[in-house]
Amino acid sequence: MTTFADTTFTPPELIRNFCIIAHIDHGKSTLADRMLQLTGVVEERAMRAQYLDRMDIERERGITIKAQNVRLPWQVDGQDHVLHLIDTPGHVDFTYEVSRALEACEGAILLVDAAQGIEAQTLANLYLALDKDLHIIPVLNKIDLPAADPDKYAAELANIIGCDPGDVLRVSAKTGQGVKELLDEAVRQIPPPQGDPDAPARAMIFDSVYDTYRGVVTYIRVVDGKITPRERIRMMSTGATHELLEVGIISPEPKPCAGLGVGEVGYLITGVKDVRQSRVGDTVTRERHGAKVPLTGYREPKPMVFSGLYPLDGSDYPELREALEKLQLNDAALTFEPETSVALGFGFRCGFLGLLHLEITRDRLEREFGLDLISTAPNVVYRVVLEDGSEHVVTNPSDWPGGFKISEVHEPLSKVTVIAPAEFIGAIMELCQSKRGQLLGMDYLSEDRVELRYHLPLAEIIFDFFDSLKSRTRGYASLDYEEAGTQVADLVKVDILLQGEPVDAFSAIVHKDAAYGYGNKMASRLRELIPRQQFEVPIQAAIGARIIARETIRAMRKDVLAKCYGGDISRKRKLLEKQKEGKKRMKTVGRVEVPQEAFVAALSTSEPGDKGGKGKK
Ligand SMILES: Nc1nc2c(ncn2[C@@H]2O[C@H](COP(=O)(O)OP(=O)(O)OP(=O)(O)O)[C@@H](O)[C@H]2O)c(=O)[nH]1
Repeated sequence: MTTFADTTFTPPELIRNFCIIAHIDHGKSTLADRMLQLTGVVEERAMRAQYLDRMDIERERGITIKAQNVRLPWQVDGQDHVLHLIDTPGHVDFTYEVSRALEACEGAILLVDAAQGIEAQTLANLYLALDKDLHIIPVLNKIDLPAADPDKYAAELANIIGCDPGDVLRVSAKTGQGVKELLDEAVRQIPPPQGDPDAPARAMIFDSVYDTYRGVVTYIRVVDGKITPRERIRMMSTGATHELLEVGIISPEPKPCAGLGVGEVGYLITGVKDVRQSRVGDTVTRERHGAKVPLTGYREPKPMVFSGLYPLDGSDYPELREALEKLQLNDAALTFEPETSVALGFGFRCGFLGLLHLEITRDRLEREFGLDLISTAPNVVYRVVLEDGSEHVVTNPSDWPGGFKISEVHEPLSKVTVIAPAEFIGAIMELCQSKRGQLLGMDYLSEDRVELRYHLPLAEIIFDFFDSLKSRTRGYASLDYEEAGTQVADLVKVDILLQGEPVDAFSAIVHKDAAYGYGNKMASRLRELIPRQQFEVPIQAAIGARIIARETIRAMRKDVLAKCYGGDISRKRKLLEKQKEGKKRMKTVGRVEVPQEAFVAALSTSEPGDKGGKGKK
């Protein structure tokens, strides 16, 4: 079979661009691996599990964070074709990246686990793909599993897509069964790319990654014209121009080529050092005789969830800054700015696309940069309108305009989809109601499985919603959420005071009805964690000047020398030295000395979850 590795400008009618969309763990990476093997792109002995997931952390968590793409040769009816498989991230936090990757395709393989059926992200991704008018090939995976029920789930899929259950392909990505036939069908069913080869060049960036040696590697799909090396290109959203150092294809390692034509997918290297100069969704054109109109839909990545990150050891602050700067080279959506906290010292206020993005970032900081971190409870972005008409954007409880008359607070809202066995409907509804949810609709996917749609404040989801959902449904529910505008809500800022002094790291913006609960919980937790002082310490929770909860740490006289009867002066000195050492790690709030560990412990139990363990949604 001819390999197309070095050929350029493949005629569009021989190209098929497609992606695999699936709920997490339904086998997307395994199927991609099988395709690499079957098309001969990766030799058997070089094959390693999940070839396309490059980052270690991806492989460990088993999730795909960054899209990768690969060119596969495939022959159907004696005709050589070029398939571009575009790997999409599956998680809600990266919906924008998913939608860009879909834009680079004409078809999508909708992969569903034959033992589980459709899940929340199957639907979310399917709707995105239909929105882009992609041809959908429905496929059931894992048919080798004893628990597989392909007939039931073929009917479910056919029902959602509106096709015949007989059209749903059945494969096992693990054994390879049915994968050849799937590749054949991809060539037969997916339409070839359309585009004008003589028009000014336009290519869409659907991914860009930072490589330590080569700078930013930008993945593009050419829509019109062609992109050739050694010309200057322009990024249409910013107008910035760059020298093209290399153009190439991935098969499965990068290979330089003489250019990319209509419908082709490949990469560019320009020597820029920061992915924010080469952003997903942007259009690339030539500097001279370039296109005038960009391809549609570029959007700035917008952080939705904020959290303070502090080094446990204050002297690590410069390392934390450096690490964040390095991560930002590869993550256009990550934002950070310095902040200080009475309780935690110097740190950074960081913005993330969502909770998983936060967890991954913290994981990488700890693992790749060896930092020990404490993160404050995450919060969303609020828009506060004062009675004088002025508006404030609040990404940090400490920015809350206290002391002013507030007329309205707007909070971000999400549209949430939950799919679960029907027996859990009651439990799910109860949970959503307790989180200020509004039922939008409910549908049965099959006799015993339902889809529930809710409007929920994003702030309620980013706390412990997913964990509560899982425990109430014994792990059977799946969840997906998307932005759905904002709503006016009755929100207040609750401060926690030690001896009348607010402890900034514990302030939170919560719904009025939840304020007492939050105040009581934090006050009693701190009472247990803070050691007794030589005087009485009141712990209070307050909304503005109004105290809503109070606990007291009773006074205790701590005399370190009490144990030291006898007159051994050197022993006395040693004990006093030790006390001084201990004091260094104390933070002083007002007159109260609190060991940093107490703050850390109080915060970590209010975090969304233990670190590292719950990436999957
Ligand atoms: N028995 C069986 N197991 C499979 C099959 N395909 C995938 N798996 C297993 O299912 C699990 C998830 O597969 P992945 O390929 O990592 O799933 P994914 O959809 O890529 O997951 P993300 O990258 O996290 O979105 C792995 O343990 C695979 O070994 C199959 O056909 N049969």
